[in-house]
Amino acid sequence: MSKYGKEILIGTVPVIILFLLFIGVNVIPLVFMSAILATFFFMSRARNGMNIGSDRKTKSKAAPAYMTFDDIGGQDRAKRELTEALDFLIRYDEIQRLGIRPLKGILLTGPPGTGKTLLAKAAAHYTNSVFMAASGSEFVEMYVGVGASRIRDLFKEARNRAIKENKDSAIVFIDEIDVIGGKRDGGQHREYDQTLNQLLTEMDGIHTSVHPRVLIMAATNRKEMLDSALLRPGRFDRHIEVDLPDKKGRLHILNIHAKNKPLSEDVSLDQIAQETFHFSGAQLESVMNEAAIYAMRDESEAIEQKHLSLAVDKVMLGEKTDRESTKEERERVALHELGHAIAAELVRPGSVSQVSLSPRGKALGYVRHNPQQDQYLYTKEQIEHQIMIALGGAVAEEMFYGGRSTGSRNDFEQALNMVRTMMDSGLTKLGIIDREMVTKQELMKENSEILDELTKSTRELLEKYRIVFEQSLDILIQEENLSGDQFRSLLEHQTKNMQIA
Ligand SMILES: Nc1ncnc2c1ncn2[C@@H]1O[C@H](COP(=O)(O)OP(=O)(O)OP(=O)(O)O)[C@@H](O)[C@H]1O
Ligand SMILES: [Zn+2]
Repeated sequence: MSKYGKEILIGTVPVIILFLLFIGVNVIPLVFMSAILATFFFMSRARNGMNIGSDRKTKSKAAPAYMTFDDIGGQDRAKRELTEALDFLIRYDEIQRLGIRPLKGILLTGPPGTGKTLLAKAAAHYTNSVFMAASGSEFVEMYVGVGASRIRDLFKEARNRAIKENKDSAIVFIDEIDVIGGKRDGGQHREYDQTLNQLLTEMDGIHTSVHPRVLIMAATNRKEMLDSALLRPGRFDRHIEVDLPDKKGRLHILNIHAKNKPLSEDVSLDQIAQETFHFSGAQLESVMNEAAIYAMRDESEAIEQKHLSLAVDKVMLGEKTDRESTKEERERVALHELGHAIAAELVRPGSVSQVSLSPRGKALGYVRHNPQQDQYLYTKEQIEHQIMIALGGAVAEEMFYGGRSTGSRNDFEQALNMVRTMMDSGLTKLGIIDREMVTKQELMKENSEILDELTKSTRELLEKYRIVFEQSLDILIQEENLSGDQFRSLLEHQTKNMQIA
């Protein structure tokens, strides 16, 4: 029977009863029957109402109130390690039977924007726990004692909420734990100390057999800063590294954030995953979002590949700025960038995809490199090449102006980082060392020897291509951009000339 059929039927029942009463019929059995019918009607209506409610829930799936592990791209290893740890929380009776010390704290470490918060939320869903979050930075600039009582309240509220919502456990998540849990070095951070002490007290006081159980999760991107008191067994004794995603992970994350967006048929997210080497999950989310904004500006129906490419540039280099610069400045920037580009192309042929003079973010110009493969091991030679590419800008300025400018700060920072990597990996004359084993002077000496040597080789290399600088400069100043292929043909032409000569 249709819903309306039922309604009409039930609606007519009182009318019929009144009519029968009027003509003097015994209506008691009828009243009974109609009561039963009415109950049936209201029950089915209530059930329908519930259905409508849950329909609405499925429709708004784009933004669920909870987070599952499937909503997190890549991070397969972290997810596996985390679920393994969480199973300890779920299979509590078994753990207790075997006398295993229950888990109290899980520490997630890794660079910003890699999904640590998402993992903590998913953990709460996975274990059917209530989720409470706080961030270490909230505790900065708090009056003495406030931080500690805030920690106490956090745990109290977690327990209360778990009881109220009838859950077995609560997960308390503290982001940026290093702010409160930094190494305690002599009284400087008195107030943080109290906050940290309170946190330690709470952790020690978690009687894991008391209902509701509490699990603490914390995140940091500076694990080495943490006070060892936090890392002791029985505190944060499970550490899970959350790394930048590899290509497969990046593709997965892009797909997750593409779900609610119209993509044109020409879009290859695989290509974008390839181009976004070293991007975090948060940056990839940003790429998808910015691409949608570019599509809207273009009034296009769907996101196209060109929108995604623009978005990658924007997230990587910042928004295009229309900063005006003088002719001299532009020339210097152009030569500087060409220095990077020529060095790059000579040590890693085919690697330059664009040289540009349009200012973006803080940079006045930039070189775009072709996507690299994910790589976790580097040879000494590869690092040296990388350093030469970084030095190329400053070397070019020296070649054409006899001196450098402030434009090489970032480049030098990169170069220094790479020298440090070489030293730590035993790839220098110092051999296999621990930083403690050598004096600062020895380190500095080796550092400058490496950099001087590589600056010299870069200079020798670039000098041979002076003419390419001059030819490319004209194009760059006029057109603002030089494509990788354009640039390569100028370079190849010069290489041939040198071979003939
Ligand atoms: N693995 C991922 N899958 C899907 N989205 C991700 C992933 N990682 C990050 N994101 C996106 O980036 C945003 C920020 O991630 P999240 O806050 O979890 O990073 P985090 O590691 O906690 O960063 P921080 O250390 O800066 O707090 C998320 O809301 C999400 O949109
Ligand atoms: Zn530079």
